[in-house]
Amino acid sequence: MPFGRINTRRVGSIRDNRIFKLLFYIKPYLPIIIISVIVTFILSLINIFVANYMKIMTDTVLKGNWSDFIRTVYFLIFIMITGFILKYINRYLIGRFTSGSMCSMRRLFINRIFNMPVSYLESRNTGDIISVFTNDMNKVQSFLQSHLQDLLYQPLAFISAFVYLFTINRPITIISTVVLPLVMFLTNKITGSLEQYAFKLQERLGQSNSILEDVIMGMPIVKSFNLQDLMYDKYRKIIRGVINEGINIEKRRLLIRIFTTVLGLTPYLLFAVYGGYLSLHGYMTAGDMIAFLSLLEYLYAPLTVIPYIASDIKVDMASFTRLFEILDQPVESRDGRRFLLEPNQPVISFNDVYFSYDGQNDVLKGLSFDLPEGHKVGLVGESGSGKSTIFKLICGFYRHQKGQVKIYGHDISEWDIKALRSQISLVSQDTYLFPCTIEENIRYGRPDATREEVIQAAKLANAHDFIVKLPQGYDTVVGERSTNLSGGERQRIAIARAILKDAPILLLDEATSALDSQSETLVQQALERLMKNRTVLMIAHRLSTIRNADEIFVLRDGKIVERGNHDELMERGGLYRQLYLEQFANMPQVT
Ligand SMILES: Nc1ncnc2c1ncn2[C@@H]1O[C@H](COP(=O)(O)OP(=O)(O)OP(=O)(O)O)[C@@H](O)[C@H]1O
Repeated sequence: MPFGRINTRRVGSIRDNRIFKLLFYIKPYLPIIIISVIVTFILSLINIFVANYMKIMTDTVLKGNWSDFIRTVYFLIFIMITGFILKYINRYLIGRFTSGSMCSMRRLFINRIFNMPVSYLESRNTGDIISVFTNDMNKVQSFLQSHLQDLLYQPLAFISAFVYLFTINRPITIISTVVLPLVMFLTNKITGSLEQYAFKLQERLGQSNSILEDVIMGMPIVKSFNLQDLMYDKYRKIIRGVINEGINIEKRRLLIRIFTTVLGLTPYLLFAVYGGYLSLHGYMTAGDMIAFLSLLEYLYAPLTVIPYIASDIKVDMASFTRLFEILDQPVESRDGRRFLLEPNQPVISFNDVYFSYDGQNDVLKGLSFDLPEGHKVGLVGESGSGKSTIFKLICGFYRHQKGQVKIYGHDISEWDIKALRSQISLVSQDTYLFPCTIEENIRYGRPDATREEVIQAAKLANAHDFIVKLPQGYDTVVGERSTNLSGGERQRIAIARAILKDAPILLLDEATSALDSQSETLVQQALERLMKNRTVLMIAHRLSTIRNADEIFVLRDGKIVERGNHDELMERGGLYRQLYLEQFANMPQVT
């Protein structure tokens, strides 16, 4: 496939020229567009032929040469039919080129998103990324569909008309094109700020997408807090911005239209005066006059079309910038290797690790610990102390700035990122289920698993019983955010997925949302089965859940300030004991 062969890393050398860069991405389809441009050029030559035969026809009729006249008519019909066929072939070629190229671009975009570091995606607004994929991609499509073709064809059409007219009458041709430098100069002036407006317009479209996404995702909050008016106001302001930028663009387009209309008439006026004079004095035949008049249009059309194309391309360029901003992001490296755990090696080890999200404020400050095989360690600490950040480093979502994060004794940078993640099951507190059947959702743990294996995993996760009671059982499609399932049920499906994956390392971010006691018992049982024979790092919000952990790390401000098992930490009387007592102060029944 064309996409598979594209090596985007080589694009850097032509980084500054966005059109060349785009062409590079779609280079497998370029032969089609080149053929199409050749066909278009032939079509423009046909126009010249038609004008030429009109001239001959007029001259032969005036001379009374009937047989030459009939022969010319036959030629004319033949050429016109050829032009007609070529026109349709050309449309087909452009259609193929555009749809093939867009398919390629879209695949490339999605592939980029899949292979991008999580750190980049977390830093971008989802709505804006979707807007690049939709709105900006549409601009790329219109560029490929018509602007690119025009960009290649119009200069050719102009040159061919110019050359032909020049052979007929040099002075008139030159006089007719005196306006050209003025057209170029004014076009450049008027379109100067278009790209800037177009960029702002696309940015605002991205923002409006984001608001829409926020509103849909957070509808229960929006409604319960009666935020409809506030959100609507926010959206209106952004849309007003979209309209303003759109008006700015259209104003400039209108200016272009006015000046091209005025300037476009100039060649005709000049020709009418000077051509009339030449004709009256016998320097030009009537046929020449007709050929000239019909060909002037081809000389004039590029002059009027080029400013439009220039303005459209400026608008497209803003979208190219936004698109390449994403396509140029470095992807996760796949240069590393897969490693096996050697005897006496810790499964996970952090050695004096420092990490910050913004490159300034350290979130982890010299963190060190080893996790031997099969150990179950609880991570506790106040909100923002860095617990989830540890998970993100282990999964290779972010890279630490100092120290070493090792899995099976090898630094994360040595690992092939896919191989690394195949060793880890991440069960996070916000259980995301994909909008497909329950069976598929579980099977995402191991895509080649059989239905029996899926069912077995669901049984171990205490999910089977509630699944079979659903109207379509395992074939039930869960809602986009699985609103048709309870919190406990969603968690058990996520646990079944992790059981099926059967990875040796389990990172468990315990759900903070309270479940009823029956559901909690089912989830707890499922988790215990999942944890069996695995090395587990578990973020615990309810400290009762890690009482039996081999060790507990107490984090404060990015550092481990206490470690030991529950009894040892309680006895020490430090932060853990304080957190524990605080948590249970008002719940004497939970000890
Ligand atoms: N993607 C991010 N970009 C910038 N800062 C972040 C990001 N994620 C977390 N942080 C910051 O890093 C710090 C540690 O966050 P982290 O999520 O690791 O804490 P936590 O201990 O897991 O908190 P909680 O118990 O509330 O989930 C916090 O100050 C947080 O604001």
